[in-house]
Amino acid sequence: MKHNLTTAEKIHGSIGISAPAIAVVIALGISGLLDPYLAYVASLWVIYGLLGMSLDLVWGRGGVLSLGQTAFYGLGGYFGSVVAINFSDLTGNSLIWALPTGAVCGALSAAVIGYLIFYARTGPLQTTILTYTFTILLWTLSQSFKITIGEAKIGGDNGMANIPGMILAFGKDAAALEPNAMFATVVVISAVIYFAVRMLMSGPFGRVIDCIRIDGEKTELLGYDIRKYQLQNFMIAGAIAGIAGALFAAWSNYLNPSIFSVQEALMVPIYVLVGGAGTLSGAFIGSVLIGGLSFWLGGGAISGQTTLILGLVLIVLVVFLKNGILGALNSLWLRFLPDRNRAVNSIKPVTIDASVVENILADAEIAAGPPKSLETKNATKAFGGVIPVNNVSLKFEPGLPHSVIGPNGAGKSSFLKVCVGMYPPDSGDVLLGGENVSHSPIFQCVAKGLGVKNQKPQVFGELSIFENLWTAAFSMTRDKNKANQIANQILTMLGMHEQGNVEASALSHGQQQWLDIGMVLCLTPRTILFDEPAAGMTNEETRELSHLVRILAKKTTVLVVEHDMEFVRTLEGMVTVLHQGAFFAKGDIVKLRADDRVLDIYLGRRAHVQSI
Ligand SMILES: Nc1ncnc2c1ncn2[C@@H]1O[C@H](COP(=O)(O)OP(=O)(O)OP(=O)(O)O)[C@@H](O)[C@H]1O
Repeated sequence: MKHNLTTAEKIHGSIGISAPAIAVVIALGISGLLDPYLAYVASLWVIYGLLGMSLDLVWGRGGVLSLGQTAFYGLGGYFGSVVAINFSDLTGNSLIWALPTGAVCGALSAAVIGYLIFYARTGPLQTTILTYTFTILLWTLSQSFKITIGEAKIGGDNGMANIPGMILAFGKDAAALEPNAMFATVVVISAVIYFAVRMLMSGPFGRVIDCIRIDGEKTELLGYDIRKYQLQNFMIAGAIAGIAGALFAAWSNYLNPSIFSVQEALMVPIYVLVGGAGTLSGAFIGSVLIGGLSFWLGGGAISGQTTLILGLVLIVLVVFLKNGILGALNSLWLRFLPDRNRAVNSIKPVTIDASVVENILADAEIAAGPPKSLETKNATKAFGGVIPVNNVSLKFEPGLPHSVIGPNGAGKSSFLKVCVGMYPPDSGDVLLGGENVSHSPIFQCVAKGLGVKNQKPQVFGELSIFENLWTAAFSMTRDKNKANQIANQILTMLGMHEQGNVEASALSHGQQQWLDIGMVLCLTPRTILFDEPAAGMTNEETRELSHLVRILAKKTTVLVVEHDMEFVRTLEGMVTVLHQGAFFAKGDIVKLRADDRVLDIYLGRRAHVQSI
């Protein structure tokens, strides 16, 4: 998914994977040498690191601050222990019962909470409050919850005792691991989970989760079912928290409701912040650092001041290292690498090569079928007293570009949003290729062949230009190599082949417009909607854009919402005028220019008319 990396960048990338591997080898190497008590305590730091990493998945990567990770952790711990208490005797080994149960329990409880959060589209603050409330609810309930399940006794405030320790061996004589072996086991389990998660998050799944964090709406406009991805990510994180909970229960042989407490819940984001959000391994650094520091302070090095000093250290770390320890190290390292965004200065002007676009269109036709018409039948959308789309019936077909014009506030953008599914119509229908998509979610409309570019350029600023294009292409092909091929083709057409690794945020407004248009083309759409695509472009760029739209319109349905009359004129297509949300007139631009009624509503006075 990376585009022509330099050697220095390759080394930088490989440190990201080799450093955690070295840390694991060192941890295993010293596991037998540690003082048993330190090994016992350090096992807990690693378990907390695993819990922190689960939060980093949903927060650092997914952009959702959940205070519910300890809820999934606690539930995983309780249920994993109930199963382990009842079934460990059958096998000797306790972990094969506790860990899968903890994972399933964490994932299922995360599925319930995640469904509420993502499918009800709660905002970020509500999400944090909801997850926090869920944890507090469990804390309260668990204090008076008493039940006996087989041999397991959940005793409310008194907790649950007799939880089997970490037993790896099988058979009747299998015994719980000693602290040093327990530390090594926890390290191995956490490392396996960490590297598996890392692999997942460095592939397409992680890329989509990153895109959702940066701009959820755009990710959906690329055809990704963002709620499904968010829910899956939340469930994976819930499963990991559940495993961490089951490990914790086996570590302590005892659980009580304090596992759901506020203090526990608030420590997890601190591990992530200290280590570096979004890094996955940062949570382990945070938990080991905080755990190690409190161990050292509590051990009498600076007696009496432990909490105060720990608190101060945390404040200093969080305030001065905004991106955490790993984030700071990464920034330091990047200073020694050549600035990859410098190449932005040598981007060539876009030159549309008709034969390249025609090839792309021919490939698109093979992959995605013939172009599709777009039709609205009596479509209406109101916001209170404002009716930006009022009983509009229009049909757009391939052959010539279609433009929708009208004065400010005429409802052009709203009409486009109704067509895309961003504003589901209150009444009337939207048909794509004859199929009713009035109430289809945006991602489904895109999957059915709609490509949309909104008024403001929407690019994923933290990703490279190539990654932006690749993500769009992958949405349709679901094939990494094919996506590479399409993204490279469009990259070259945009004159950005040498700049594939430049971050999209480094591009100028006009260049971002082009990148956004390129992303739409990567979707191989059968119907294209552009909202003011020429905004922010130079005259030369606008000319190339007009050229592109005319070529596209021969083989696809293209609808352009525009303010710029000169640009509309160059498109040489059909023009529809909207006024106060309703259809007003239709024809070619020459005819409309001669229509006094249009000029009156569009320009207000005739003096202006002659100037266009
Ligand atoms: N989500 C919304 N909630 C409330 N009112 C809205 C919403 N979206 C659009 N409107 C209103 O609908 C009317 C039409 O807006 P719209 O942006 O569609 O017009 P436009 O023709 O695209 O205007 P412009 O050329 O200035 O972009 C405006 O009065 C706007 O305030």
